[in-house]
Amino acid sequence: MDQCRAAVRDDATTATGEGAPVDDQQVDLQTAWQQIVEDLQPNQRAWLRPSVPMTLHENTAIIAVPNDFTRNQLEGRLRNHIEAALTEGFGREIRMLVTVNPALEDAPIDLVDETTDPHVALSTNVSMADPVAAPAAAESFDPSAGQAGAGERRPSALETRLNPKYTFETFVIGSSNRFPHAAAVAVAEAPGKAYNPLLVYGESGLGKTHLLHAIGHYVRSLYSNAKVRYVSSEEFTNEFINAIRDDRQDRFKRRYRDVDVLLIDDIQFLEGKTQTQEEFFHTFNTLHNANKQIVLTSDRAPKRLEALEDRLRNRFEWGLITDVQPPDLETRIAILRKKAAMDRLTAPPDVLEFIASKIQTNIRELEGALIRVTAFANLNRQEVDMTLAEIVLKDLIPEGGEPEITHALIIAQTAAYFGVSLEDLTGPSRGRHLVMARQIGMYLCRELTSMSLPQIGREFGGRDHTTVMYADRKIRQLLAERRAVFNQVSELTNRVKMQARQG
Ligand SMILES: Nc1ncnc2c1ncn2[C@@H]1O[C@H](COP(=O)(O)OP(=O)(O)OP(=O)(O)O)[C@@H](O)[C@H]1O
Repeated sequence: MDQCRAAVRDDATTATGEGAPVDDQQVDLQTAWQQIVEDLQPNQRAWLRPSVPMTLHENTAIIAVPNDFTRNQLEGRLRNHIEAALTEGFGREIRMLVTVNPALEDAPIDLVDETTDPHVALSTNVSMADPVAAPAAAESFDPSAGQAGAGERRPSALETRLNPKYTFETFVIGSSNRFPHAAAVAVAEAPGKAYNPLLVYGESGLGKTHLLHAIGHYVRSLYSNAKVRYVSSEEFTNEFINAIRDDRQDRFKRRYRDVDVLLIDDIQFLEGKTQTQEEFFHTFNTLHNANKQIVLTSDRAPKRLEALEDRLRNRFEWGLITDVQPPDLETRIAILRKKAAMDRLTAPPDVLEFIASKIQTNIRELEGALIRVTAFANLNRQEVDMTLAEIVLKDLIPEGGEPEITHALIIAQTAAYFGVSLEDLTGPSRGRHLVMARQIGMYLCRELTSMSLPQIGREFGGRDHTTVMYADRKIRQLLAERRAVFNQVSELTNRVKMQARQG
């Protein structure tokens, strides 16, 4: 249970309390649940394995199980034990609610999966009135109304899906991002009034998603009843396709047109998708006509989104277009300092400067390098110093620049390294060895490529982006806790890079 508690506490320190978005709580619950299952007797564990922690809503953890038998076991002799463990883990009293979802009989359970979508989850046999099932309808929203009164109803956290760590407070401002940051703040303070749309573009790992989420948090803190929706354009596309398939276009339209602030990440994925572009065009017009705020991010300037319809590109140019640049050295050092302080990582200033001097173009890699250095020191019970940092970074940054690394290379090398087939690595099987190999492969795709979470999920057998998010977070955590995992990840990273250099 100690590990469970640590996992929960780590995240709780950065969560935003009452309004904490469910994405993160969901991952916490997943971590806590895995630990609870691990701690059980082997015979109890066996039939609890297909259970899935769906969501934590206030003080109720909703657990889905495949059949009545498992539910009876959970609700019977295990209830006290589990509720005590959850209560200890989350530091507050947690009740368990068990729901039966027969689809889980053969669903993969290694990670948070599509089935954790709260809307899907709660359509099963929840046996008591459930507050999550009917999120509060947002009231009308008026930016000019200003600060919300205490105790007013917030829109459902389920609906916003914002990462609690991506706020303006945690965003370091430098010359590379001063302007997009200021524009983002202006838009959040006066949605639909300052610049509409706001479009932020720039290369991978430079903070576009962070800014988008920060806008969402800030709007929600200023206007308690604002409806904020964050979505990647890939998710938008997938939902649109599903809506057509299920003949639920009306619901889809309402979902995206009935919001006050729409935050759309990575619009470059709309390129070439004519029907989705058409739908998005109408969504855009409806929102814009109603003075609702639209914020977009892209990996390129709109004029370079060649496979996007002219009329959409033209709409994007109505508002403000601004770019994020790679940060200068001072900003990189400041980002590392902030990250170290937030995650309570100890590293002396010369080491932070050294890391910042070595990794120049991607903030995600910059953070990854700091985590690797501190994890290595932790595992070896050594102080973080320059010698140690040089050893770790030598592996991370090969002489002669970075070779191009593809997901195909990572998947092939991961399969070979763990001695499993490509089919198994990307397939549904959830043996322990396979799950770990798969999670490490996903983590490396996140670290070494600029692929988005949904893209990685797709390459690993069509898994949901939350599965990739969970894997990434879990491996980061294990890197600092388990020497075997650290060694495996380091060796595999070297192999992938060596192979990439050899072409
Ligand atoms: N200015 C900043 N201050 C603090 N952290 C930052 C800053 N910019 C980026 N980061 C961090 O770097 C990581 C990558 O940022 P983010 O995911 O927002 O990049 P992105 O531009 O959206 O990349 P991609 O296009 O690959 O999705 C995140 O952990 C984010 O918190």
